[in-house]
Amino acid sequence: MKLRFTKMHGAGNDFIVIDATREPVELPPERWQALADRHYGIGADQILIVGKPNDPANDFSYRIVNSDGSEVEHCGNGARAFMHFVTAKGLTTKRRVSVEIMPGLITLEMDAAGAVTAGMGVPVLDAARVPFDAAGLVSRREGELDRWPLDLGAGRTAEIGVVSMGNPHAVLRVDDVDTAPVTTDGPVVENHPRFPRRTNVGFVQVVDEHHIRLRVWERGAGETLACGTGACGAVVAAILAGWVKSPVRIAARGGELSVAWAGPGSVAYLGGPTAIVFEGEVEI
Ligand SMILES: N[C@H](CCC[C@H](N)C(=O)O)C(=O)O
Repeated sequence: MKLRFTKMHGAGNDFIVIDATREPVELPPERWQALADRHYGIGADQILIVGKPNDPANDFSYRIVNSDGSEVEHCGNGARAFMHFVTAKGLTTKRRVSVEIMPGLITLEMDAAGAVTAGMGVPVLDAARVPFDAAGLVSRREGELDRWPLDLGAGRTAEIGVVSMGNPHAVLRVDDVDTAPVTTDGPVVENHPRFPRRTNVGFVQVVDEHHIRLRVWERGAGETLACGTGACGAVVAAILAGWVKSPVRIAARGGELSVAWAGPGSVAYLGGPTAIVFEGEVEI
């Protein structure tokens, strides 16, 4: 059976996008993993599945599969690419759509110039709901941010903030993202037993009060060139800690994102570029 797909990216975070609005597309994790493989498959960080909403009051549903085949709750760059996709494919003529994701509902808005802003939901700050197991730990409070000591083994400890955007994020502050231990400490934190659902790991360098540099080791995908929910998690933690003020520009390796957040209880808004790279079809 042939499966049509569209290859896209948002600031270098790349996706296989599938239109499942006419008929559902169900594959086992290992098949998704094979499609995302950069040598034996199409290659992507995530696969985005565009579907009909469960509640007719909403416009679409949205499923996300990481390149390791794990289905996850949210993908911010993917949400922005989603809006570009449904508009370009004529699946909607609306400029603002509501989209069902695993944890709830997000809103996507495209302006007259085609730029997409994603209303990413209200960040969850309660460690237990990230989920992060803080049993036996004493946090150091910085501003309104709890910074937790995380044992990395070999006598090393990292200090992390934890935020959920529907998906879990650990946030570490570093002096220089270019020399940060992303590929060594990233997988250790991703798979740490105190994160029962694993976690994404953001390494933040503060440039000034409206500008950070960010590298993200993503759960189920490794380091990506940009991470939308990671940008939200990093900015939320940095605002709570008093390091930055909203809005914040995020310099990722693959491009520039923006996040605006008015503080606890409010929705975080993510902006940034999206592109369609090519169309194709693949035997599944
Ligand atoms: N790796 C993430 C999903 C993709 C997030 C990222 N690509 C984004 O733009 O938010 C997770 O397992 O939660």
